[in-house]
Amino acid sequence: MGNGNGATLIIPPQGPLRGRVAPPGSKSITNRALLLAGLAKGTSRLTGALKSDDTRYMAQALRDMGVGVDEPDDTSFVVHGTGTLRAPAQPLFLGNAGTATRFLTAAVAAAVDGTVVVDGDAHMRKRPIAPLVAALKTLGVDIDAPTGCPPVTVNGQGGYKGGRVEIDGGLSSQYVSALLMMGALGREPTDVVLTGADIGAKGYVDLTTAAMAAFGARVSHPSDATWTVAATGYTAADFVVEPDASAATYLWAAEALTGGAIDLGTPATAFTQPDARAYDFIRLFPHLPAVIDGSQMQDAIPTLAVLAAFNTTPVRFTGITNLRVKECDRVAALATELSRIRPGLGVEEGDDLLVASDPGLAGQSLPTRIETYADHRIAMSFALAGLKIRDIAILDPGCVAKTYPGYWKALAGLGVELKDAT
Ligand SMILES: O=C(O)C1=C[C@@H](OP(=O)(O)O)[C@@H](O)[C@H](O)C1
Ligand SMILES: C=C(OP(=O)(O)O)C(=O)O
Repeated sequence: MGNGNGATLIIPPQGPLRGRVAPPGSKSITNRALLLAGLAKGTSRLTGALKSDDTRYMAQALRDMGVGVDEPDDTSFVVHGTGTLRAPAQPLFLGNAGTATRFLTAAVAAAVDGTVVVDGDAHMRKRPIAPLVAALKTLGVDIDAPTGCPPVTVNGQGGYKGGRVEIDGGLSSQYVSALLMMGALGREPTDVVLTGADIGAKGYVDLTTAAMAAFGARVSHPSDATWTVAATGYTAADFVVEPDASAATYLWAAEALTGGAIDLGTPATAFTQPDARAYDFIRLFPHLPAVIDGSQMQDAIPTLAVLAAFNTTPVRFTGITNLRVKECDRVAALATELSRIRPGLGVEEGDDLLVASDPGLAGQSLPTRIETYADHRIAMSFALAGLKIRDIAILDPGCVAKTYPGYWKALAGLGVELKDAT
């Protein structure tokens, strides 16, 4: 049976998982570096980069706008920018890549002279972009997104003035990052001002300003809610992408769940990405705290939620409202799929997720086919349950290609037996 895209059955390993697995390059950093290199004049070399659906969509969009993007090997991009982007002949198709979609919407508004349609797949067409569109309008950009989600039509004027722009980053920090990266392309400085009390994970904005600095931008951060971006444009650079911290969370959790020792080649403290915070929780397993605030490590919540199922005491996840507008509604997906394993294991309470926790799950046979909703993180996190519970099958296992195409190979390399269960 299955959903037409196959299924993978995970056979729980007999003992601890041991070995060496390096996570791939960071999706977030690769897509920032690709864009900034594409906006710079000259040749930039990105190494340690991620090659996955999300980064291929970004690279292809840049090519469609006249940027040369070569791929000399599996982890490098060589980007030949001209300092401007050409109007593409077709809509930019960006799949379900939130970073590419949000970042390019703002960038094309400043860099393209002509019309650009920014579009994605059926999932992306349900992910909100209205706050970013409204903010760009206040900067004088001619832009429209009739549904509040992609497709977005941008009529670029071949540049933009700069100025002050307000943005609410509550639904997505990517709106803030998009405006910041656009900011360096103004004729005058740009002030990006946060409205609203919350921003998703602020650490992503720090990643943005760090990448911008590497490509010659000057950003100051005079208050918690304000950034000023100088009108410098971007300078080509050689750039090393750090490994993906969100991908690392699955390996850390696999190590914790099996009592193993997995060498990622990078210590947890060396990551600059928000999800590295999850390590401080994973190392407490099986004594995770009663409440975990997920607001500053959102993409790690599926990992932590599945781990919590095997914890000694229940765990409540708070601060995760915006997980509802990711690749799928992750709060609902986690509750539904945990409860598919054992009724009541995951419960939605408002926007919180309560994981009932049951160390006795380990070693049981609980035949379950996990729906993954085209969401790589649901597939990768529930595979962890399969390390402890017999007869867990993951539907549509290929969806991991969004950010970690080598995931199943990595598990197999650690000795996990996988079987086709289509
Ligand atoms: O800026 C980024 O690279 C990202 C920001 C986060 O999204 P939101 O800002 O939409 O919460 C995160 O979930 C996403 O995977 C990557
Ligand atoms: C939310 C995610 O991706 P994006 O927003 O970049 O599509 C993710 O990778 O978990």
